[in-house]
Amino acid sequence: MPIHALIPSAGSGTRLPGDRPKQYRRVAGAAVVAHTVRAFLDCGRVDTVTVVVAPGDARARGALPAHARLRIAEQGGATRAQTVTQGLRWLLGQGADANDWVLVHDAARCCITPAAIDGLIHACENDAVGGLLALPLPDTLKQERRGDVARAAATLPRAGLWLAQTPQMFRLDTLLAALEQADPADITDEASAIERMGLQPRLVMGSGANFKITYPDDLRLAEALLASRAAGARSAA
Ligand SMILES: Nc1ccn([C@@H]2O[C@H](COP(=O)(O)OP(=O)(O)OP(=O)(O)O)[C@@H](O)[C@H]2O)c(=O)n1
Ligand SMILES: C[C@](O)(CO)[C@H](O)COP(=O)(O)O
Repeated sequence: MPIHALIPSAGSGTRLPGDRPKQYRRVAGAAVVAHTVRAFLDCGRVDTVTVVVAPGDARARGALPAHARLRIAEQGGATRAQTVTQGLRWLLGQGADANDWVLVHDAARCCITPAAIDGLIHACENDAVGGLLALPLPDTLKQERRGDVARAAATLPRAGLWLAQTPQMFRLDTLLAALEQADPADITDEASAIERMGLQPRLVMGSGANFKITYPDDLRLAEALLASRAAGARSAA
């Protein structure tokens, strides 16, 4: 069964101010989105990789390598959910089958590895629903009470709570139907749309290294991690 990667890359990165959206910031010698795409191209199980950018955004073409399995779709929307919905319709228009698997992955999670992608596919390809990489909550969880400063009003139980990551892997038609039924403003990840259909996506153990670049510190962390991986690969060669 063909497997497509769909990489929403049409955000404006308001939490990481700069001269360009975070997916085009340079870390370890390449744009953030280029590192993300490289991991999927290097995963032998992924048949096609589609980066979804805002209409008229030519920056991805400059930032990404030409590759037979890589396509750029100018189908981005106002929210992440709309970008993904329009990207799925575009995939269908390009000849993808409704039953194909789609792995949706944030452009901004640029430290994903081919091994982690492979692990998700292995865990989900025989599952009736699909699933996502996720991480059991590692820290104690506080309920804030806002006043002049934020204060901890209570400590909440964290057993059974996971942090959702990406990739998130679902059948193309199921995911598209789930997103079309939901209000995009309420949907922050694909799994939440699937859950609203009464389905239960599989939680597959992720890694803290698969963090999303959201704030300026994350960019520095990605630089350190990707540069150290590249140095390790050079010394092993
Ligand atoms: N309309 C949007 C909004 C987000 N994204 C993508 O969704 C991923 C995760 O979203 P997030 O980290 O929230 O990115 P931004 O929306 O760009 O950031 P912010 O919320 O700080 O503005 C990113 O790869 C981003 O480019 C997208 O394709 N289309
Ligand atoms: C999809 C996601 O990365 C899972 O954690 C996350 O929900 C994206 O959220 P954001 O608010 O758009 O950063």
